[in-house]
Parts: sequence; C-alpha cells; structure tokens
Amino acid sequence: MSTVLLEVENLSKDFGATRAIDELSISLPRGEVTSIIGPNGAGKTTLFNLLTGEIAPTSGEIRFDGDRIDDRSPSELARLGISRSYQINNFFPDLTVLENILIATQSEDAGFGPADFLGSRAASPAARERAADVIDTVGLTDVTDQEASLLSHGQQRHLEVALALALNPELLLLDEPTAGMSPDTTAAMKDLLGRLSTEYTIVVVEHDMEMVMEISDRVIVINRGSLVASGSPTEVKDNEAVQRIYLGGTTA
Ligand SMILES: Nc1ncnc2c1ncn2[C@@H]1O[C@H](COP(=O)(O)OP(=O)(O)OP(=O)(O)O)[C@@H](O)[C@H]1O
Repeated sequence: MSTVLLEVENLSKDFGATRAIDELSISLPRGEVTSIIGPNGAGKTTLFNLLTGEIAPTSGEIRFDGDRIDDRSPSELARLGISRSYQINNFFPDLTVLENILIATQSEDAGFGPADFLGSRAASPAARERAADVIDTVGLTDVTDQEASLLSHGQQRHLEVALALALNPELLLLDEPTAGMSPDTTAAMKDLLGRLSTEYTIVVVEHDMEMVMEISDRVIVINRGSLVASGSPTEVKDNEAVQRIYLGGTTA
C-alpha cells in the first residue's frame, strides 16, 4: 500500500480570466492531518472544491489511491471513501441528530433522499449501530433525539463532521471546522480532530492559525493558486516566503 493517498499534479482552475489554481502539485500521505492555508483569495476554497468533485479542473490530475478522480462527482467520491464537511449548514433542520445521520448513512444508495426516509425505527440494526457510533464519536449522544435546528452552533458544527463520518470515509475533508466558534467549542473541535486523526487521513482548510499549528502534521501554504511552502508546522512558520505573504500577521 502506497504511503501517498492523494496526489494533485499540475492542477489548474480558471474562472474566466481568473486563474484560481495555477499548476499546483501536492501529495498527501496516508494517515496525516494536512492543513491548507493562504491569504484571502489564495485559492483554498477552489482547491477544496476540486478535491471534493464539486467543480472540474481546467487541466491537471487528481489521484486517490493511485486512481484518477478529477472527473468524478461528489457522490462517486463519497463511495470511493472521500467525504467532506461544509461551512454552511448541510443538515435537515427539522430532523433529529439521529435522523440526519441515518439519512447520510443510507444516502450512499444512489438517489436516496429525505423523502425516502421512513423514520429512524425503519433503519436496519447495522445502520442504527453505525449512526450511534458516529454520534458518540462527535460527542452528541446526549442530544441524539433533538432537532438539529435546536442545537448550539458548536453542536451543529460537530453534526457537520458527523455527517461526513457517516459515509465511512478514508479521507475526511473539513472546510473551516471552527468557523464562528467560541474558544470553548473550538477546543472541543480540536479534541475531536485529535481523536479522528488516529483513524482517518484529514485535510483541513482553516483560518485559525493556532489550531492549524496544533493539529497538523503538515501545512500546505498556497498563494495566488500556487504552492508557496509545504512542511511541518514549524518549518512552514519559519519559512521566509510564508512570512512575507502574511507580513508578520497571524491570520490566514
Ligand atoms: N465561481 C467563481 N467565479 C469567478 N471567480 C472565482 C470563483 N470562485 C473563486 N474565484 C476567484 O478565484 C480566486 C481564488 O478564490 P478562493 O475562494 O478559492 O480563495 P480562498 O483562498 O478560499 O479565499 P478566502 O480565504 O477569502 O475564502 C479569487 O480570485 C476568487 O475571486
């Protein structure tokens, strides 16, 4: 088994005259936590959307476990073992935590949507067990039967991660998991990512530099769609080109 799980080679993405990703090549080892950082407009969200199949590249290749995936849809990628969390709320607000997770678990079957959901009691014992595991992992067991809309902001962000975990991924892509969180809930998310890092390969786009430095095995810095630096948090922090980009500032 190769140590490299995800490879990006000469990847470019143009939006009209804007080149958002410019001949980018990176490779992500299996089992590591990689954070992607860069200043506003650097191309982080575009790269994330390319990795998750939301948009197609203009040129270049993305490979997962050796196979090309740059022409695959998000649901095909989910079946291959790549799942993502969203910055925006991606759950059904009127359904409970358990019901949301059960829908995500079953949505691996093509075309399955909330209208096909017969209720949590109709779910198979295996699906219920998987859902309970995922809910326990993210620390939402106490609110299993609460409507998602009634959860706190921090709990809703944890539910977003749980939805990605419900698909049983190998690679977990997290889009700003601590966006808008208080220091307490940020600490809870940091704990969760620490626990998940023993089981999954994780890619995070994150603005909270303290968190990036704490949770990452590797940090990839991009600017204007190109690679600026890649290495351990300390290597990247000490890199002159990185320091120039951030002009001594501490936020992404
Ligand atoms: N759908 C689009 N249409 C046109 N231009 C786009 C589109 N999406 C992104 N861009 C442009 O591509 C470049 C990279 O944007 P992107 O959102 O990927 O950066 P980012 O690093 O995620 O920024 P931020 O930290 O501000 O979210 C920017 O110049 C942006 O204006």
